[in-house]
Amino acid sequence: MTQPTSTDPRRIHIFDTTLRDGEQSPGVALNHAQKLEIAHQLARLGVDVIEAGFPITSDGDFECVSRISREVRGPVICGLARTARADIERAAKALEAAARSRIHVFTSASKVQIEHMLRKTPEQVIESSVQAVRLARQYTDDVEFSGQDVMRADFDFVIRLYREAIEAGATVINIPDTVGYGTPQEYGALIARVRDEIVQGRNVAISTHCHDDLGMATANSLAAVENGATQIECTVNGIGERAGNTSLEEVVMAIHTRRDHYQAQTGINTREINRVSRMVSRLTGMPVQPNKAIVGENAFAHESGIHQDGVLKHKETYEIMNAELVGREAAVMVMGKHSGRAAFRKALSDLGYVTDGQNDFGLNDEAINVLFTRFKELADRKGQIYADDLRALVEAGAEIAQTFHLGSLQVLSGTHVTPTATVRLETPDGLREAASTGDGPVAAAMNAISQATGITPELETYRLQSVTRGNEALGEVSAGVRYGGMTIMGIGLATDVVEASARAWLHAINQIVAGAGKSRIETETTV
Ligand SMILES: CC(=O)SCCNC(=O)CCNC(=O)[C@H](O)C(C)(C)COP(=O)(O)OP(=O)(O)OC[C@H]1O[C@@H](n2cnc3c(N)ncnc32)[C@H](O)[C@@H]1OP(=O)(O)O
Ligand SMILES: CC(C)C(=O)C(=O)O
Ligand SMILES: [Mg+2]
Repeated sequence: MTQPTSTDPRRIHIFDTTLRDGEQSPGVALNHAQKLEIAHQLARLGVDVIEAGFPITSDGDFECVSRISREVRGPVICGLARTARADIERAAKALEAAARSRIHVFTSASKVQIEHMLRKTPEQVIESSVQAVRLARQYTDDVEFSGQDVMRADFDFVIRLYREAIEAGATVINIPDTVGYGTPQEYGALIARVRDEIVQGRNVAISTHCHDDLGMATANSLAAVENGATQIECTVNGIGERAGNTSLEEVVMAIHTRRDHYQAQTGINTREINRVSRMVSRLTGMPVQPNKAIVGENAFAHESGIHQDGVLKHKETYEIMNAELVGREAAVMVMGKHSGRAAFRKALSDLGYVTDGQNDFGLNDEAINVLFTRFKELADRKGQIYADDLRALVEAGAEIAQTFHLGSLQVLSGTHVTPTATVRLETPDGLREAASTGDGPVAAAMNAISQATGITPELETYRLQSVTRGNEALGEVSAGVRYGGMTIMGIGLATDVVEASARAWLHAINQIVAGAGKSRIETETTV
């Protein structure tokens, strides 16, 4: 076996407690099958330890830990226990079938918890902890010891408590900031003190267990790593009691991405991260916030033009890790009101509309500029623009050659008024305005446009469909009109159906004016 050298990165063990502390999230209760499914995925992910449950809690939890012990291979399987004999014996029984087992004994370290919750003296806490660790060691060589709430405890007491636990046989000492109170500097300093005063020279691992009440769980865990911790306790998606625990994906990717800084590595197969995140979210019913680091919907998405342009030119301008590294698809460009021309052109190219500047759709630079203006108008109203929106924009693109542009449209309609529309059209010769009534708002808009342009085709067919997703979905109107012996199809798109109809009508009129562009005209068939 090769011996590690002083320059080898330190190995940080990942202790996953999604099934124990994660399940303590309000409203979450996983059944056996669900826990087993997650445990198998955690093993594929490569975690070092799975805290499978707290066996004294219920027969169900006991059964579940037993089943995971029997069926999941790879990680150490751990069960939680208070310092009570019954808890330790129950945990030991549940872990019997595990290839490698750990009993995790915990007490309280802070004055407030010792006095008011345990109702013991500090000396009694030390005594019961020592007894508990010794008892646990009768069942397994791997015993972890925790004193809850260390960051609000007297640090001299913490040192005494953990020293006694080590003497009693604890092989891992876990330093829980149970209520997420510590700052990275304070927590890091305590870990350094534990390392220097009681762990140095012994075969005992220091572990971190942080909660996110002040949003500092990840920073605190990493500060612990900088100061000698070699195990991080964490949960997938950071779920857990109150504001949750340190999130697994964040610490793993921080250590991976900043290995230059931490000089450390985990055994995690990072490509499984996204899968386990989605699984835990689905089974617990806890959605992941879109801006959540690593696993949030937006974590690898770029929306603003300057960022998109940078990423298209060179990914590293705005990306510190590859999406593929955590099992996600390559970073996506979200098209919206902040997007610029570079991303717009790339999106059209991905959809096959632009190849080297020009293709069958005739999208040269000028055409793209016209479409880009329409895209911005649409994005202002609709927010996110999907691929279908872009397709629809391009396919209604005969507006590119339009003589008449819709400047504005105002429609008055209701149950007791005659529908009336006023349009303002921009033309190469200046503005044209007209107002008209109709049977409904759509007819009024079409009549007003006909008046302004002086062209009144006959409406033959009219079809309205929603072409995109979202609350403000785009409506596409196809208006088949007859004029001068020809049938012409006008297409209009807008989030408002009256506006989409007006645009379709105007689109048809523009084709008539332009001499009826071939691609959108079907000549009359003679029977
Ligand atoms: C920080 C953490 O995440 S700790 C883990 C928290 N997880 C859970 O509590 C989930 C599972 N818990 C349960 O199902 C129940 O609380 C049980 C089965 C453990 C205990 O249930 P009950 O016997 O009804 O006790 P209850 O929950 O009301 O109170 C907890 C008792 O444990 C004691 N206790 C708390 N921590 C410890 C400890 N580390 N060691 C010994 N006793 C402890 C309390 O002092 C209290 O004792 P008391 O009843 O003599 O006052
Ligand atoms: C059981 C212990 C380690 C715990 O979850 C905490 O203190 O937060
Ligand atoms: Mg906890």
